[in-house]
Amino acid sequence: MIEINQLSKMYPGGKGIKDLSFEVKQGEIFGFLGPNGAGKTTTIRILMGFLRPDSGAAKIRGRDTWQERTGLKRIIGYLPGELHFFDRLSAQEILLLFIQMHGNHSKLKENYKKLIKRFDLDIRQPVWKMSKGMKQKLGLISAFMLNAEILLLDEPTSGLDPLMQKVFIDLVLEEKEKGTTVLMSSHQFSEIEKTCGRVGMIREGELLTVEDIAQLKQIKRQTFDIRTKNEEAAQYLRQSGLHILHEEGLSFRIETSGNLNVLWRVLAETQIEEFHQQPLELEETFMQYYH
Ligand SMILES: Nc1ncnc2c1ncn2[C@@H]1O[C@H](COP(=O)(O)OP(=O)(O)OP(=O)(O)O)[C@@H](O)[C@H]1O
Repeated sequence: MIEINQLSKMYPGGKGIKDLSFEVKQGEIFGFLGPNGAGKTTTIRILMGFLRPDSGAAKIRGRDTWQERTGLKRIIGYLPGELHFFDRLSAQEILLLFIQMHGNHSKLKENYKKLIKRFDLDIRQPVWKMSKGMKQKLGLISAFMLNAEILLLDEPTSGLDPLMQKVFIDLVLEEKEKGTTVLMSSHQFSEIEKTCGRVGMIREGELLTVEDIAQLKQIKRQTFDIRTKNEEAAQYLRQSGLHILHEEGLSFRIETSGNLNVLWRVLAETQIEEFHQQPLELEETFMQYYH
């Protein structure tokens, strides 16, 4: 659905993106992670047809994002990284204007009403009186209300409180159900983990890796806290071949990497009082790319 092929765009200062290639399949939720200044916004702006690449190509549904920028905007819901709305208009006026621009369909009005409820946005306020989070909600509502085939979201939860972050995650998961293709940049590992199928890591304008989240979860080290019932069981556990990170009395912290067979065998054969799986630290995996 989205194809980026050897895409480069250099700004006069020598920064930008270099030889970027990746693909987002139809119906996929793709995360775009990377430190500040990595090139995420530049890539998204090229996809929106706001910037012309120096070389390479970006295509959406096989159509060049620069040559066909006007037509493509009809099928894209876009949330910019920096929001600029007309200051004097209220949220309601802005959203109704967007609806008019998109053909005034009754379905859009229905969506808009549902979304303002879910984001709990006071639509009477003029933009100049709005907080950062309120403007972000307005931006998200304008992107989500269009029933677009594709959503391009640049740091969608920036400025949102945790409750609203949850609303956002639920909305993305609903879009996934509908088959919408989503590309979103983020600094929030947790929202990427909860929503995305794959994630691309970018740094200094170059793509470092594309990872499959489900696969990452499988191969990732996992830690478990186990308390045995008695010393005999503890002794069994010590000799089981499991990798013990830490022990104190009858309590153990165990680490496994991928294959859980030994752990399950030991658990079945030993008397265990308590068993607790630590949450997966996917963030750690991603963090290594930031250095
Ligand atoms: N108009 C411009 N002129 C010159 N340099 C620019 C321009 N826009 C962006 N850059 C530079 O290009 C690089 C990539 O910027 P970009 O905004 O794409 O990064 P980003 O990954 O979206 O960052 P962030 O996470 O901070 O939003 C940065 O070094 C930035 O300073």
